[in-house]
Amino acid sequence: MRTFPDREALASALAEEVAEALRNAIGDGGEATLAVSGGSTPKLFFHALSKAELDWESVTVTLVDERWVPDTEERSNARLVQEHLLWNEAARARFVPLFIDANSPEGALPEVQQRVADLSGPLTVAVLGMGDDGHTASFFPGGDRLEDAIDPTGKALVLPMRAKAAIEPRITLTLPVLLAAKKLVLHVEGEAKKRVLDEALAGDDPLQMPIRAVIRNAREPLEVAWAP
Ligand SMILES: O=C(O)[C@H](O)[C@@H](O)[C@H](O)[C@H](O)COP(=O)(O)O
Repeated sequence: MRTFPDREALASALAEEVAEALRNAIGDGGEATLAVSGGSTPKLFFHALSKAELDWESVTVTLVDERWVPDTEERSNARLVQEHLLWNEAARARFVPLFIDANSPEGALPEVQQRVADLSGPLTVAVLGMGDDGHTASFFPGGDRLEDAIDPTGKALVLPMRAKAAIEPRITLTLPVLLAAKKLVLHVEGEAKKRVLDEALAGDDPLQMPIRAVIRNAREPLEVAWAP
């Protein structure tokens, strides 16, 4: 775990690293893909990253997970990304949302799955957040599709997820898609989440604390960026 003195320092260091990974991928193959999380933690990071100088036209931005609400709603992760990341330099990036105008994520699954399949190759970068219950992406304890979503050998790219703590139905990239990212980072802030992470590291059951599925299956030790 890398500890930063404050959230601003974390945001600018993480933005610079992510920008560098995107630049490298663009240099190698001409394209880069970035999957980001919703929630409250990423805003400062988004602001810093939006100012990074790179060939944003070659970057596709998508989400690690989405709440099943249109982007006119405050809780939409797409809205968060549009308002906080896709401006300044990053306004030139292409955005691939996980929400489509359908009644349920279950009904939309084939179309969203196709969108994700159409992204070129593995994700260049995925930035995860974590909730106080040890969820990450939409891998919620008690989620109806949790076991499938965190199956490291699963074939699905995206899955719907319903859980009490999730409020709305959700759709999420699956564990194998996240693990395949060339750079995978967990961005967490505050003492409470540090304790949650310690608890996750001290135990085994990923159904209880799904962040464990990422920690245990990551190809390299999971990069964690933390600030108080
Ligand atoms: O849509 C979401 O809610 C997420 O992508 C989710 O997995 C998030 O990263 C954590 O819940 C942390 O959220 P906070 O940053 O708000 O604590």
